[in-house]
Amino acid sequence: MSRSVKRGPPSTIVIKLGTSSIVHEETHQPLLSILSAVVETVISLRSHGHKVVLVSSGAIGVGLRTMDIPQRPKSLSKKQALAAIGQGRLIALWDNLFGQFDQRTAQVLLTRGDISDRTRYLNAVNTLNELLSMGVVPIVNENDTISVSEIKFGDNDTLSAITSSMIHADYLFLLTDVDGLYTSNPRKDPSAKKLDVVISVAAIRAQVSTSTLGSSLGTGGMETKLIAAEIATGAGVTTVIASSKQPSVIVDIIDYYAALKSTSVPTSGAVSPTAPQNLNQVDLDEVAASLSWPRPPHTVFKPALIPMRDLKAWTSHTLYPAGSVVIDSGAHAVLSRRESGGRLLPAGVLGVRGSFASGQAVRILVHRRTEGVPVEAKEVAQMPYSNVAATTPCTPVLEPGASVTASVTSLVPLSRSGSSASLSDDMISDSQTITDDEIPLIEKTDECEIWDCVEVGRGLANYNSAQISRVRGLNSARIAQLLGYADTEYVVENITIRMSA
Ligand SMILES: Nc1ncnc2c1ncn2[C@@H]1O[C@H](COP(=O)(O)OP(=O)(O)O)[C@@H](O)[C@H]1O
Ligand SMILES: N[C@@H](CCC(=O)OP(=O)(O)O)C(=O)O
Repeated sequence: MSRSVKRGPPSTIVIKLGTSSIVHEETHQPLLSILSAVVETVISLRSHGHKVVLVSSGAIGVGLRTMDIPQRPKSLSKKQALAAIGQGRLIALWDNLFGQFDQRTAQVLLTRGDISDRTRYLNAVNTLNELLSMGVVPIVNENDTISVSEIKFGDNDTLSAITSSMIHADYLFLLTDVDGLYTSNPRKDPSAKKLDVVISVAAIRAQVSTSTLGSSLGTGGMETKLIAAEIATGAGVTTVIASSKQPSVIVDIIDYYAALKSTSVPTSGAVSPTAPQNLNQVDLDEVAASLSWPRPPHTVFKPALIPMRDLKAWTSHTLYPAGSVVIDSGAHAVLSRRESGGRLLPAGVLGVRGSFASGQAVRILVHRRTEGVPVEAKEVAQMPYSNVAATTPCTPVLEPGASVTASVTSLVPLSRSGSSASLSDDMISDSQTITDDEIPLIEKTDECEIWDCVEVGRGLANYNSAQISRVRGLNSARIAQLLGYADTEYVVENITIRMSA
């Protein structure tokens, strides 16, 4: 942007660069011009006082080139081996490029399993913050070598969103081979239109198709970017999808929003000290019209006005749930209200699934009637969680002794139709059989009704699975009678309910 710029306050910025921007899709040679331009952009941002974290994919891509293997293998162990081979070279490449500007870097490799433990999570947060205050650029990737589905982020879009939530970043930039979110895949549909501003990911889902993937190297295509945007904006992080072909667009975008924020409070042309800090408070269309600057190409996702508390964000997005608590629709309605405080009383519990200990994370499943609509087609909820979208047919009525198979599709994205046909081999589908004990006891009402259980949120269990099963459906006064103690009247706390579920 070639105008005199009144810069905004220093920000914390997470930049995620996908494989398609790091290595050539066919030759797997490193895209040095992009990498160098990213480094120059990071140096420029640092010189403006910003703190920057880089989330870099590309370990497997670099490994493919090192071993002269033409295609990304299907087997997990081969991919893990290639990541181990490529990661060293990848970090050496980054360190070399940053070294030209005397910029120090640090390698941070994470798995979801690592940060599922609250203490280890806080250690990772402290390390990242310490690195940033030392003026170092942390370069984050998933520790692919040891990641299996239970402890995997699954894709670096999600990892970057969780990283930005961990360090309370102001911005998350998802740099990729397209310059924003389109109504459908612009590689396949020439009539696809770019969206400039997204206020709510849940609200725009019906307007966009993300079911087709991009390059043969990327993981998840646009769907995982939407999930990442939902996680990051929920944590108060302004999220941007922009093209990696011109990384300096990041500087333009940050300056652009600093100008919009300062313009949004009319104070006879001066930057107001009371200019809004959260982009959510700015009517972008109105203010942009009054600003004569050209809009840099990108899609912005506005951050939540009231960000999720750190503990809730951790519970919702970081923890791998050990089991599930099935609730009725009345309890779901109560939990959807802010006044509920995200706490569940036993009266609304229909049953539990899986074995979990007190203190572990659990899925909250709501049990509801689908009125004859096939479950698989209707209810593939697009959860803002990176690794599980669960929909469980419970047809028609659950009784003790019945056997039910819960189909739990791991590693979203799922296409809107629920079909996994277009998904890459990374999106593994597991099946998990629920035993008799785990089936919620539900009154038999109508043989023709079809029931399903849909994940609507996550929380932390205050009692173990057997205990919650014993007190299900009862007044909380019965907890002490039945369990011999009652630390709390709530069976699950810190519940985050997805409002669009
Ligand atoms: N609605 C959409 N808008 C934009 N891109 C889309 C859309 N649906 C699918 N895509 C595809 O997503 C790709 C980007 O995802 P991906 O290949 O995983 O990139 P990365 O490696 O950068 O993470 C684009 O190249 C595009 O083909
Ligand atoms: N951790 C993997 C990248 C996984 C991933 O999400 O890739 P991408 O979709 O290209 O960002 C690697 O370094 O190869």
